[in-house]
Amino acid sequence: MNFSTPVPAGAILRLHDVHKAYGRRPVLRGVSLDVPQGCLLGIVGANGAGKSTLLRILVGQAAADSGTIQCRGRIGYCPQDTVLHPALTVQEHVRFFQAAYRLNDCRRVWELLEQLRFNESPRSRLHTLSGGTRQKLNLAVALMHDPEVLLLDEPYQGFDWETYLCFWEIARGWCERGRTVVVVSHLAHDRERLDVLHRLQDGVLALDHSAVTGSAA
Ligand SMILES: Nc1ncnc2c1ncn2[C@@H]1O[C@H](COP(=O)(O)OP(=O)(O)OP(=O)(O)O)[C@@H](O)[C@H]1O
Repeated sequence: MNFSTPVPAGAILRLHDVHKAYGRRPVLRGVSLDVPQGCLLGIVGANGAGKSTLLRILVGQAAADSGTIQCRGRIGYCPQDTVLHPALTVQEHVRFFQAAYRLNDCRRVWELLEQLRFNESPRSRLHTLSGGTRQKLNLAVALMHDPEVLLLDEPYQGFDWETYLCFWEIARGWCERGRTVVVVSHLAHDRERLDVLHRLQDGVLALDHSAVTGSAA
């Protein structure tokens, strides 16, 4: 993999001909993509199409078999499965990620939690929180270091409708600040909130031109 070559002007993230197989099962068969800075980009695809695999490769959690990935800026990654510990409190999670990111203060994470309508006490332990509430913390800690590129794998799982709408408002705000957001989604009604939509199918990523009312995945 080559992470070192400069990314072409305008693009903050570039993938070229990325391949990945698990054993003999090919999942990615030559994925190429240029993502411009400030873009809100969606990726849809059937279950098992390889969307999470692609994000895990981008963030370095899985190795591609071949291909090139170039990224200009820090990445924030919100995985599909939460990375939280049930016995720790909300506050303890914030402190843990503050140390991991070496941040001077945690203002951003508390602001983000407020925007996401997080109403629990910082002293609450994670196993006492609802699934949607845990996901709010999962998303907030993934982004508390204000990354330039945000990779979000179904980031609103379990959110109520109002929080879901808040999420998209926040995501649009990030793009207006020059952040680049890649969202893996299954929802047809997400389409109108995106700048561009790609579909991962048969191991290849292609622009999706299907109707707004059509099924996204
Ligand atoms: N660590 C692994 N080892 C072996 N096979 C894997 C591994 N991770 C994923 N796979 C397989 O790779 C394929 C793609 O999985 P992936 O999770 O990337 O799909 P996805 O598009 O994110 O699916 P979903 O929409 O259900 O979340 C699936 O067939 C899955 O079983």
